[in-house]
Amino acid sequence: MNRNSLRVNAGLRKQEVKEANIQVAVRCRGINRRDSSKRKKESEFSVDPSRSQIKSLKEHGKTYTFDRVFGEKSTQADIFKEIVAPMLVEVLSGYNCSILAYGMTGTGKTYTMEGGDPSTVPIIVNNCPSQDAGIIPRTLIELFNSLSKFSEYSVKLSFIELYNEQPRDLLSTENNPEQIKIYDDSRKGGVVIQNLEEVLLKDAMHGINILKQGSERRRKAVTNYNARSSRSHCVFTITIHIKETTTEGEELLKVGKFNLVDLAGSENIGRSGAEDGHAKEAGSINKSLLTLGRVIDKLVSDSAHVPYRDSNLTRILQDSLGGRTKTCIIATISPSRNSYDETLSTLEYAHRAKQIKNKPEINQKLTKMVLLKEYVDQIERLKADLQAARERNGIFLTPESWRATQDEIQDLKTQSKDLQDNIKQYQKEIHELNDKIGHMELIEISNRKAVAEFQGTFLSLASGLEAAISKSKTMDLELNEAMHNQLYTFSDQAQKNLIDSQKYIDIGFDQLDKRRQEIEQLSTDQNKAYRELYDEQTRLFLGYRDANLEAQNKLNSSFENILQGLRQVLDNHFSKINACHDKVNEEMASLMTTTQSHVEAQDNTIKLLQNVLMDTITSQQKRRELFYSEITNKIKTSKTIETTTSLNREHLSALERSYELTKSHLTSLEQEPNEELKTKIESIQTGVKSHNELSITAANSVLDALTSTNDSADKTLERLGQEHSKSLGIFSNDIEKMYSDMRVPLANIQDGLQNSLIPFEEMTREKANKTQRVYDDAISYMQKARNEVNILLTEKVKSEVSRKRTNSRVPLPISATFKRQKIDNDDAISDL
Ligand SMILES: Nc1ncnc2c1ncn2[C@@H]1O[C@H](COP(=O)(O)OP(=O)(O)OP(=O)(O)O)[C@@H](O)[C@H]1O
Repeated sequence: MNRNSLRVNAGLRKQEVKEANIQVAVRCRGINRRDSSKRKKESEFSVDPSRSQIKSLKEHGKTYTFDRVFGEKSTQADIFKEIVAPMLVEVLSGYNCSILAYGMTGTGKTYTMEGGDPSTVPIIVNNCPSQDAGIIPRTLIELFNSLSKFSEYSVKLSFIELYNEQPRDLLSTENNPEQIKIYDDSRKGGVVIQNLEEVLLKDAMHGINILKQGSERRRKAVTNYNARSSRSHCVFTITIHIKETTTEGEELLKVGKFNLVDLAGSENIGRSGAEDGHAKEAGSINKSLLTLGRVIDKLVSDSAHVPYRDSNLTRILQDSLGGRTKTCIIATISPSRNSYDETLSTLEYAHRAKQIKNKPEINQKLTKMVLLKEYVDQIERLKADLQAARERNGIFLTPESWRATQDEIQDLKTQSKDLQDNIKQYQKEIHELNDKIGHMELIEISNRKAVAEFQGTFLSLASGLEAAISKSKTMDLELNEAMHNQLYTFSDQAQKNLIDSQKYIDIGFDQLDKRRQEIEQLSTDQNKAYRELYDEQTRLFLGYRDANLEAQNKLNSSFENILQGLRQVLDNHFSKINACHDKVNEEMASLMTTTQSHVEAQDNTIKLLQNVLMDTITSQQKRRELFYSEITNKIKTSKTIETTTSLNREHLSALERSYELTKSHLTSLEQEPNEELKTKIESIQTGVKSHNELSITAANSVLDALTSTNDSADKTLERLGQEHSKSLGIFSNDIEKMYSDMRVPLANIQDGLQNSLIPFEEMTREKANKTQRVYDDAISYMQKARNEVNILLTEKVKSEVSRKRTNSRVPLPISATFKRQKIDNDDAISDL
């Protein structure tokens, strides 16, 4: 173990750098026993890891989008794989990286960074991280796995907590560890933590054990939300040195630093149940987190001054926020409905932090010489310290310690100047506030005065109002009484008016009845005249209709006669044509029979000839076979003779000769019947041919006869058609003539009808005008009568009202009853 001064951003060099936003991930744990014991199970946020979004389900709830969102199903391995492993690669390539866990108490910051409670859950199982192992143990295991490919490397770690703003070394085993000091390095820049122990790690397990021990030393307390609530911020720093050899053979040291920060809970003091000392704790936690919030705000708003110095937490995290470190914030939230406000504030906080831009820079590689020089310097400093301690020669400080003290003094001076500036600023603000209070007091005095005045006015107004109310009540009573009296009088009057109007109406009705009777009489007369006219017209119409019907019937009967004649002519034509057709068919049938019998006779002759031919061939065959057997017998005999006696050989040759002769004779015989047959067939063929020719000639002559019959039938048909169209033309001419003959008498009938209608129309028109005039008279008379009734009624009412008004003490408006009565009267008149 090595007591050292840890430079939070040591070893950086100037280089071209790109800005990069801080990465922000949100982890929402599942409901646990503490949430469910409060029966606050349902969440008011919807967590959507696939879209990296969290949405408040309250009305007008906001949706927050982050770089990554982990839901309750996300495991420790998921967080490591997606967030930590890529950052570890960056650390190994020479970057400084930080991961900060932020959230209210009990939401899983320590669980995420370290894992489950090591006293109950093992961190390592079978040399592998357990399911509950958090970021730090997983990082250590993965780091040593990755480093195994390098020949030389070193891994150091430090572990500090900030409790009530005070830094404390969690690796120190001493009872009274040397006070850790945090100061700004004015020469090299950055923040230095002095007297911090750094442990050189042998392997991952070594680191995990140190984590366990350090974690045990951490301040913890029971809160409403967490049985083992961490009450401090803590920073676990892993520093890695890797030796590299350049192509030129120079040995360089690559440095990377990984800060793993578990912040204290950002809870509300009252709700977390923190009391007494813990309330102070919570206040101090909140103070450093408030400063962290202010730092974030200033960074986001690009402010010139960022108040890193206002808390030790922000001083340590200075390089991770807006500095040259690659940073990721993991905001942890609870799904419990009870924690809605805290969750919302965490989300707001994290969302703001997302906008912070860092300028990550790779650390400068150290040469062996530089490193040696650093170690030599350190040894010299320690030697000098030892010497001074041995000699006990007053206060001895090595130049390095002196410089560190000077830096610290300088830092304190800067802090004191900052504080003085702050005090001045606060005094100015207090002064302004005092002015405002004085001003407010003046306003309050004037307000009080105004209130007193207002009260006076209000009281006098109230008493006046009360008097007015009692007066108005008396008036109301009087008025009511007068109204009742008035109402009764008016109602009597209205009754009287109604009776008068009824009388007038009765008179009007009598007169109207009279007029109605007159009109009815008129209408009866008119109806009678109409009836007479109608009867006369009906009679005329019937006469014309009968005459017309007669003419129509005549026309129809002549039409019928013509059609009858035409039908007869056509029937004659068709019977003639049918007879012709029958004759042709008959002749065709007889021709067919004749031809059939000819063909049958021919067939018989051919069959006969064939039989004769077959008989001849068979007899010929028999004769030849007979002849052959005879010859064969003769040859046999002659051969027998030849073998018995050579003397007979000559006879034999003679026989042979005779055989030859016979043979030629036979051949001639054979040819002879063929010739005969041929001649016979030829003669038969000639006979058949001549017979056929004869038949064809006969058929042709029959066909010719038939064709000529057909032609004559066609001619007859044509003639008949011509005759038919001729008779049709005559017929249509007759009809046309008949129509032209009829046209004049028809026109005369129409004219007669027209002429008879004219006087009738005139008479009707006259009668209609007369009726109209009678109606107009009646209506004007009724109008006049109604107006008269109206005037009479109005005058009567008016005179009654004016008489009433002059008689009554208080002028009153026409009562509602009277108004209604008047409306009823008007309606009755208008109905009339
Ligand atoms: N994702 C999780 N899965 C399982 N258990 C969890 C998870 N997150 C938290 N827990 C459990 O919830 C309890 C509280 O978690 P933890 O101590 O990590 O909260 P915290 O945010 O660090 O609280 P505090 O700020 O008070 O220290 C612990 O018992 C822890 O094991």
